[in-house]
Amino acid sequence: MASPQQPVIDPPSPVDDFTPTFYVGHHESKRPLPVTDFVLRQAQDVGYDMLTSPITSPHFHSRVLTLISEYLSELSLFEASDDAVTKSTPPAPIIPPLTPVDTPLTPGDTVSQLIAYSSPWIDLCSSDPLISNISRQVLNIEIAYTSFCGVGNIIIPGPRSYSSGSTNNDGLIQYARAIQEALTIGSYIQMAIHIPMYGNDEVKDMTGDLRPFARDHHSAAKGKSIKEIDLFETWDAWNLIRSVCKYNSRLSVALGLPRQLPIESLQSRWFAEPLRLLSFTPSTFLKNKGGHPVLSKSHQSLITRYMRLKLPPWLLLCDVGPIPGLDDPLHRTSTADGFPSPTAVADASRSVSPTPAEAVDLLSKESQKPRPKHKDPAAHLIYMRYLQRSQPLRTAIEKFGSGYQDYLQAPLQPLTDNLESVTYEVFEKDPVKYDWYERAIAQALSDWTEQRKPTSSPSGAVVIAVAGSGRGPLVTRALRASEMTGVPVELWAVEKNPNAYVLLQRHNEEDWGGVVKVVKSDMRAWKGPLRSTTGPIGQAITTTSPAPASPYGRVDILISELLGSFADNELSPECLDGVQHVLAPQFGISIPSSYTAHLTPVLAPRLHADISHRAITDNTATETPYVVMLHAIDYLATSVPDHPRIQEAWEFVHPLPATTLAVAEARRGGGVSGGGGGSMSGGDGANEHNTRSVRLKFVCKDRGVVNGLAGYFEAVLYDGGEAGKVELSTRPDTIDAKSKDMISWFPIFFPLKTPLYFPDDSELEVSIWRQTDDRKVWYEWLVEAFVMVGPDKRMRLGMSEMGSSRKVGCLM
Ligand SMILES: C[S@@+](CC[C@H](N)C(=O)[O-])C[C@H]1O[C@@H](n2cnc3c(N)ncnc32)[C@H](O)[C@@H]1O
Repeated sequence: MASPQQPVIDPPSPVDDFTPTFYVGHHESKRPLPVTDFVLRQAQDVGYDMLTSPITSPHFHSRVLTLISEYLSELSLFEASDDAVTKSTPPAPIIPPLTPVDTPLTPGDTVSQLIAYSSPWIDLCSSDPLISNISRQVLNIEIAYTSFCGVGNIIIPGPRSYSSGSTNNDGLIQYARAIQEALTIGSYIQMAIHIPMYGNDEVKDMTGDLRPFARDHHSAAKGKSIKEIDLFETWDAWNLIRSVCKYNSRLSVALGLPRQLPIESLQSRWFAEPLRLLSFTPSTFLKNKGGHPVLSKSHQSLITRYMRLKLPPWLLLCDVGPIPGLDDPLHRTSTADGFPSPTAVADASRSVSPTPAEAVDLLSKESQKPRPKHKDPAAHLIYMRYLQRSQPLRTAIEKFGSGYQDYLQAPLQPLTDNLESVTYEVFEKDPVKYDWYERAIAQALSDWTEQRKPTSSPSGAVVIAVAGSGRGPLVTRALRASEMTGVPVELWAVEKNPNAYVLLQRHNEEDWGGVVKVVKSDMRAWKGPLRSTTGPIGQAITTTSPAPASPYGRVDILISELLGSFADNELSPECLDGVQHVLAPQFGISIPSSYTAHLTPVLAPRLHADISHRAITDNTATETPYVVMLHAIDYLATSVPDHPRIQEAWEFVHPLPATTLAVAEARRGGGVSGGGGGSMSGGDGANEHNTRSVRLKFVCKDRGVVNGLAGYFEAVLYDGGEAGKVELSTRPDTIDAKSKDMISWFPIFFPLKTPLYFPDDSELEVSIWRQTDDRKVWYEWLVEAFVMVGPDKRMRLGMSEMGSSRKVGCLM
């Protein structure tokens, strides 16, 4: 059964006028003027949407420096005196409150277009307790005042050291703790940590930097050795910070984009994180033939991809020059909304980015020569606006899913709930599913005739039952398949939803010429076609079935669509077992004939944050498998580069061997071979044949965090032998080959209560069970992380808690 909580889609407009809005901001590391109303208007006239503002002034900065140097001289006097032996060191100084000259910020109308930028000259990671203490005080004063002024967003420069290895990440932990504290000080403000995508661009020659003030014996990284770039190091640092901050929803990333983009796996990793801003410096840009700043092709695709996030990040142009018109009123030429000439935005002749060595060379050359004045001081902004206009239109799937990315939906109780008409309407919009069913039915009917199989109707028509007909689309398709193939059919529509039953009868009168037998029943209680009034549609070709002993006949083709996002999670196996008694014993077939569930571990920080938040008021939140259109996630295991490695968990095949059903029947009610808790999960063991379990190994090259398991399904509707299979798939790696553009199902997400961290080159073992107690079906799941410690030896690093959906299990 498809997910009936999917969005009800408005009819598509003839022209898709959607283009993602680019909110572009301007940041200057050394903004010379306070951001007044006038400055803001000037920036907006040129085409900027927002400006950053420092929170404190150079006056405050020098006040802090003076405080430190006074304290240090006091300390050296103290250390030289006799007191040093008897008394303890004087406590660190406290920064006195801000005065008007200490800050350019003030509450007012302008703050809504401002992003506060906290002081980059502090060092929260410093191993000198004095420096880290003062740095924390500066940050806290700035956060508190920004929050007081009503500014909604603040950018905090990332940690000054990123060492993620075992050598020294002391500073990082201090940084993370300071951010956690800051979140409690500004309790409404959104904080973005400014972090490079990879590497660490050391801030060079920052006047008044606190870092060099760290006293020698505290300074751990003197004479830092040159080390290889660890691509995932900055992500690792971010992961540490947000973990200490318990995935706080007000904490996000301002991601610094480098000139040379990293491997795709790192780009995907950041895509999954809460990106509030993407920042660009002049060095991110290339120059085209005309000398205009442009972005490489790979940057352009990255922006297109990132701007399709549910909450597209804002774009921050850093140090690209002053706001035109402010420094030089005569220079106010173009605004960014004007259309630039083609030469201005033509791609750079070398669309490939330079190698790191070339980039270093380029950068050093660029830094040596005096920076030329841009022809147009708004050139970078103009280019961004041009990119905005040239964004590709959304695909059909993007349009369908718009607004539903990463939106968690509670699971269904398909047997106890009756769907609304509007929900059926959503399924019926699927452009693929019904066509594929029609193909499968047509192929099955043709094969039936070709193979001269006997039918179960007195007239010789092939007897078809649509079990769970809903509003009848599969009935319509079965009639069409009969017409197309010329194979006569006798058609039964069985539905338990009394409201849908009304519509089925109406359709029969108005659209199907009254040829369909409509039955209101739970399929498991249906006894089969009542042999009296039904006549065939079209002409009979074979009539070899013996007259049934009972008044009820049999069904040749049983059609159903009871699949959930994880195939069997809405109890298709239990329903189809329950109706199998109506199927012709030797030749009867089921469409679908089989289905499989598939899994892969994923990083999904946004989902984790959302679920943790729900868990405050709902104690089943972390134990619920959710239906969700997964979007901002990262696949942790890949097979061929950049393709998710998704593995099959288990399969269900229909019809079951008669012996299996006979054993189940015998066990029901505590009969012979089971009963009385014979099954591990309770019950009589009558549904034991529908339990499953599997343990799957996933090799992960890059370190990461597992937040849960993404689940998909595949189904074989009909296997036509040489003619091929008619299949459905929701797996991202096979959907295009099997059922491209199918939209009826979103994936399922099995959450982990506590994220599980693992290092590079780990193995994740995923265990999952389908459990039943004859009244309910539920899942249990667990992830273990291992690293290889020798050629044949691996060590368990940790494991998740066992997830179990027993409390929210599906009632049979
Ligand atoms: C996903 S809907 C499919 C509806 C329709 N066949 C389609 O493809 O659009 C599944 C339908 O099966 C019905 N259903 C589920 N379990 C059933 C049962 N045990 N007996 C009869 N109908 C059932 C539901 O009420 C629902 O109408």
